[in-house]
Amino acid sequence: MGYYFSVVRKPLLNMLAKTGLLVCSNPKQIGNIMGSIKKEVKHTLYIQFLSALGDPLGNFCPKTFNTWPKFSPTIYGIYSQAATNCNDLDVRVLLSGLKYNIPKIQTQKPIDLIIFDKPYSSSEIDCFINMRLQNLAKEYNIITLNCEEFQEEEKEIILSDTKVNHTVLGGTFDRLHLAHKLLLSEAALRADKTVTVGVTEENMLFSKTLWEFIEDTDLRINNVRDFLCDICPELNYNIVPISDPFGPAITDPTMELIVVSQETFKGGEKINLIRRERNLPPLDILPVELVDEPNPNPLEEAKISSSTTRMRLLGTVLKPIQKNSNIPNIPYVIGLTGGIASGKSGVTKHMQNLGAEIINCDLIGHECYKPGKLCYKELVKVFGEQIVADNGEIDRKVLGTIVFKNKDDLEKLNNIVWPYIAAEVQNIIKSSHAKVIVVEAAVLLVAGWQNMCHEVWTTIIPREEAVKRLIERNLAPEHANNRINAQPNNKYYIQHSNVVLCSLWPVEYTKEQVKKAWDLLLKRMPS
Ligand SMILES: CC(=O)SCCNC(=O)CCNC(=O)[C@H](O)C(C)(C)COP(=O)(O)OP(=O)(O)OC[C@H]1O[C@@H](n2cnc3c(N)ncnc32)[C@H](O)[C@@H]1OP(=O)(O)O
Repeated sequence: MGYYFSVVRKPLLNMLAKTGLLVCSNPKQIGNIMGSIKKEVKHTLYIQFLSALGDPLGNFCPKTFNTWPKFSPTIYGIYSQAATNCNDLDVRVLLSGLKYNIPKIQTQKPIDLIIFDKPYSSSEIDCFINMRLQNLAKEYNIITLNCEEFQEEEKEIILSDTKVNHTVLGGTFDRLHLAHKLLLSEAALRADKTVTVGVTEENMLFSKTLWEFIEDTDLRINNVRDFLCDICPELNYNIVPISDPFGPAITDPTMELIVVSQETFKGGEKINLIRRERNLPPLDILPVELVDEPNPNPLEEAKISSSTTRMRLLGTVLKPIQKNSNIPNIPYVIGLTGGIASGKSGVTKHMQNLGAEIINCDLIGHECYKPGKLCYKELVKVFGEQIVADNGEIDRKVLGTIVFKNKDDLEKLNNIVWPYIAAEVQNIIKSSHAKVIVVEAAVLLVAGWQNMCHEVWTTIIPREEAVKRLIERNLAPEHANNRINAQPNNKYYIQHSNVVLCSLWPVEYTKEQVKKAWDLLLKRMPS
């Protein structure tokens, strides 16, 4: 298999194109050319395919307006090849030209690179650009690939050739990926008039891996709409939030076909059961094959999934880092926070092994409880002799039971102890020679100590896992819950953190996340 680029016009000073359009005569070879295209296009790659017979450009609309579903396997093939070869590009296979006799290619984003997968004459290319492209950037490039004849075995996909007026599908659609696009494309390909999409609201997300990372419902709805309007603007789209697994699919008599993944086929059957009970016509169920994740690690799913995308965000910068001009550049201070039992100590251990100095605020705090220490007298004055143990020290277990069930008492304790801990932390930082210091503090954000840090990192775990871990540490369930309730929830931590880590999986995976976060940190730290 060989190819070369030719006919490059109006060169854009070697800049990567933001948006490319691949004019594709042979969808089977897309996998082979994606690698090269990826090097030329930064964000979005539209794909307009010509008739399988390779119509000349001037006549690109295939004469198959009555048999759109026949394009299903081709669309599946393109998205699954894109999954293997350029997962990070926003690939969009345009449907309008396949469904309707539309002379223009409309795209929401202006095209600044046109890629032809075989050579055409200059006049054919000029004619195509002038007659067909509606949203061309002011400056654009043209690339012609010259591929050797290549025929790949086509994966046999058996799909019904149903097409109807109104199709429906549902899902979370977090960080729209190629498998979502495939489902949405099927719904758009088979609908003559309307596509309804149910997008799950937050109440349906809690069982999902790292659900707190899932984009807001409005954003997911917008992304679905943006994609559908781009690939086939001729249809009506009804994109609605749903708070149960059925949404409008069990009430709307006009719906005729539901697109499901192989995994959600049962959900389609359940919808039909309910429709029958309500005397509504059942829906045709169209299952779409799952798209394989090209390089899953052992903890990731074999199919392309948003959970994998979310897991891969761990350790990366999620919230841009603002320069903190109140503190010197060196030592570089990471504030490590996170809920109770979320795995902060494990993370600090890994970071220490990688070269960071660790300041453990719990331990500094515990010093206050020894007789003779600065806060001791005040604490006994506020909470009474009941908190003093037989050895004269303050009994943290007793104090903890008091403060974690009463917000006012916790605030009183914090007001006494935090200034002492903060001063101690600053002293240690001042006299340190380390390049990176990790300040481990469970309630760093509540105390406002991000001011002392360059970055905030957080460890999270699901609430149930935190309760389980605390019970294993001999805490009664009631006390475990009181302690968790005394702290912000994971969403709050994520919103206010630059980097997030999660210790839900085997320790090796936490270690991998920390290593990834550390390597990225070294790259962005001021030298
Ligand atoms: C700003 C900071 O984060 S400083 C570090 C946290 N320390 C403080 O805030 C000082 C006040 N707290 C304390 O002195 C102690 O936690 C006590 C006396 C209340 C309880 O002592 P102990 O029973 O020994 O518990 P310990 O100190 O190990 O803390 C247990 C958990 O309570 C949580 N916790 C501690 N202080 C607080 C607080 N002020 N508010 C909410 N949760 C807290 C933490 O999650 C901690 O576990 P973690 O470090 O694994 O996340």
